Amino acid sequence: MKELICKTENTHQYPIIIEKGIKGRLSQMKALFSQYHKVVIITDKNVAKEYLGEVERQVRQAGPKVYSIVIPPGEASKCLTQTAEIYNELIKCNITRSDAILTLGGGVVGDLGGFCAATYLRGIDLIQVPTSLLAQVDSSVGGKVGIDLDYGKNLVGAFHQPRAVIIDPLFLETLEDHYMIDGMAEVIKYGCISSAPLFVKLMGYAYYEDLVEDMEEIIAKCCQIKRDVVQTDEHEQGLRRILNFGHTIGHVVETYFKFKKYSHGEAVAIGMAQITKKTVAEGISQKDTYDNIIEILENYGLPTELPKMPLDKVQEILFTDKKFENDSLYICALEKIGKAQIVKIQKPQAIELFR
Ligand SMILES: O=C(O)C(=O)C[C@@H](O)[C@H](O)[C@H](O)COP(=O)(O)O
Ligand SMILES: [Zn+2]
Repeated sequence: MKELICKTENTHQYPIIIEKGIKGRLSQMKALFSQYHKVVIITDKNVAKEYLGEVERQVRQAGPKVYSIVIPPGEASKCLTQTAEIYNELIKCNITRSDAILTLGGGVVGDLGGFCAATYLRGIDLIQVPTSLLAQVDSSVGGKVGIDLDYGKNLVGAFHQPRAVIIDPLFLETLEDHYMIDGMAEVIKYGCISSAPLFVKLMGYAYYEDLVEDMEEIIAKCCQIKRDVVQTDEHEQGLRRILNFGHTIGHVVETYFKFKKYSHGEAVAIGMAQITKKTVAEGISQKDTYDNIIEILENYGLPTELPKMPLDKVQEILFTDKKFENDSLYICALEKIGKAQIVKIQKPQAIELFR
């Protein structure tokens, strides 16, 4: 079991608990759950099939009344229509400010459910119970919640720190392979931006079983890196921009293909490879950094090649990126594996990233 505490300047502190089997012991977390009269679990159909019954029972035993909202799986659910449907359900259950939302699922459920928690009645408490690797190592920690618009990803959102993040690596036992690969892209990102030892460790696994064996430790390392970054810069004014390594290109790829062809992790993998190719050429990154990134991404079955996309469409999507301030965009580049830096570029240079 590992417990990290996240405390940002402006909000409450909260625990990030990483423990195998904790989903079967939620009823013992009375101090957390008995604060609430009602807890609404938001989950998707796939996760509900496997885990909703057990989690409902556990939380109910800890004190509160429990309600559940089950949404269709997939990025398409991170939209305004689904958000409105959830608000209506919350109203029907008479959820008040002394109640909480618990998100049980991957990145989509966490981002969408978290966004509802941030905005319903101007904000109610949120407990994140991430079930995918991507959500366990990245999206459940740090308070970014949001939904997509047709124009791009996460264009409407908030910073809304959870009251607790409860991570059970055993959820991963039922995760399909392609979701594991998706999450590995973010794990590799953490090695790239902040930990050469993590990167080297990930390079060294010859067998999938050995990786799974170390998963609790790997999740804890990623959460610790993210916690440290978020504590320093909750609202992404500086350091937090490093968490966006590979995402400027990645978000364009995801959006251009309407979130159907590439998963978030796959798109970010392409983004990490492509941005590093450019920064090596510009002398920002050490020469072997690109080769190492290509090798590790290929080892984990992740794509690295930029797909063909017309530049006028790319431009349309790219210019809605939240990281633009006037005509400048902040991107994350690697000096070398484990050491990131933020580079400010202008619109024409940003387009060059896609050539
Ligand atoms: O938490 C962050 O900050 C991140 O950038 C983590 C990213 O991996 C994540 O995909 C995030 O949702 C991207 O945020 P966005 O602000 O670029 O939409
Ligand atoms: Zn991401």
